[in-house]
Amino acid sequence: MEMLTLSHIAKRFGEKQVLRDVSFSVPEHTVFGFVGQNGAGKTTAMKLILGLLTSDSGEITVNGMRVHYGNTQTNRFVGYLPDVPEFYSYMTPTEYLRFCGEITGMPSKEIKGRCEELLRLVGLEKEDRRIKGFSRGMKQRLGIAQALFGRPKLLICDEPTSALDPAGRKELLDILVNAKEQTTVLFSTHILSDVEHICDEIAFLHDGRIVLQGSLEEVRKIKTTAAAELELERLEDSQTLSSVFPHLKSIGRNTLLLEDAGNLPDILYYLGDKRIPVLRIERQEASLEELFMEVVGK
Ligand SMILES: Nc1ncnc2c1ncn2[C@@H]1O[C@H](COP(=O)(O)OP(=O)(O)OP(=O)(O)O)[C@@H](O)[C@H]1O
Repeated sequence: MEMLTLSHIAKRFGEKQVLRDVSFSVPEHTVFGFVGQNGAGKTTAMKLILGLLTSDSGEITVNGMRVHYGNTQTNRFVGYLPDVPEFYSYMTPTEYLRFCGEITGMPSKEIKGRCEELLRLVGLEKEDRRIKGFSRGMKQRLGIAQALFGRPKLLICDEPTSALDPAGRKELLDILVNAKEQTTVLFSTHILSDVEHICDEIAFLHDGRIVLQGSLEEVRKIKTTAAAELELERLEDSQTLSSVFPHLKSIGRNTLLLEDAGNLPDILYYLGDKRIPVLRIERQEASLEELFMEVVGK
């Protein structure tokens, strides 16, 4: 089942048409990467999903229910981590989560168990310092715990990793992957390696439209040219080969890169004809960055 669908969403701010025609859907229990450059309109789309902005056209549903601008009922199913989460910094993480639980009207016995469970999930169970002493990564992790408090069916995170160092990013990405057992995760980012590490599906937003969408496997098939690496046994052979085929690039002592693997048959024929020993021929998977550049025509 689809946990979230956006159909033909358009949104303009004054003269600026931010979203032109955005459609995508997020299947249940997946980690979905919502990718776009700075200013592409990711936060705007998230605010529309949360009913915090009104769209000019189109329809959004969460868990099968239509989102309405204002106090939308669909937010009962949604947890949200904004790009810069705010806390009462004089509280400890336990005090803060307990406070969140009290606001929701959860019985206090249940609150205690839920706080412990969530602090374990985000690796803050032993942390009794006040939030004001927390690193950015710790604040993001606490923000995820807070967003998951009400057992949402959909967790929306706005650029959760963009301000973190590599270790903090890894911790956060691991938490998002673990969270998909209990919820569906939509997270926005412009860091393509994060997407490659954890996403089941992705959508690329560019120029107000989704220009690429699907599982990583599906989107990788879109790249029209694939590269191949060729490792030869002898250095002199690799030098000869690159003089005969000038489009081969040397990327190591005996290793050559062929940017368009479509030219491989000619090279293989030459290698066989000259009886040149080969150690390795490997087709390379396109990186998401290459795919994105190809799709947006850069
Ligand atoms: N309330 C608003 N009024 C006018 N323009 C806005 C408003 N909100 C966003 N914008 C503009 O819409 C565009 C998209 O902004 P948005 O914050 O959605 O992008 P984003 O993809 O989340 O980017 P970033 O990664 O930089 O946060 C930007 O040009 C921004 O200046």
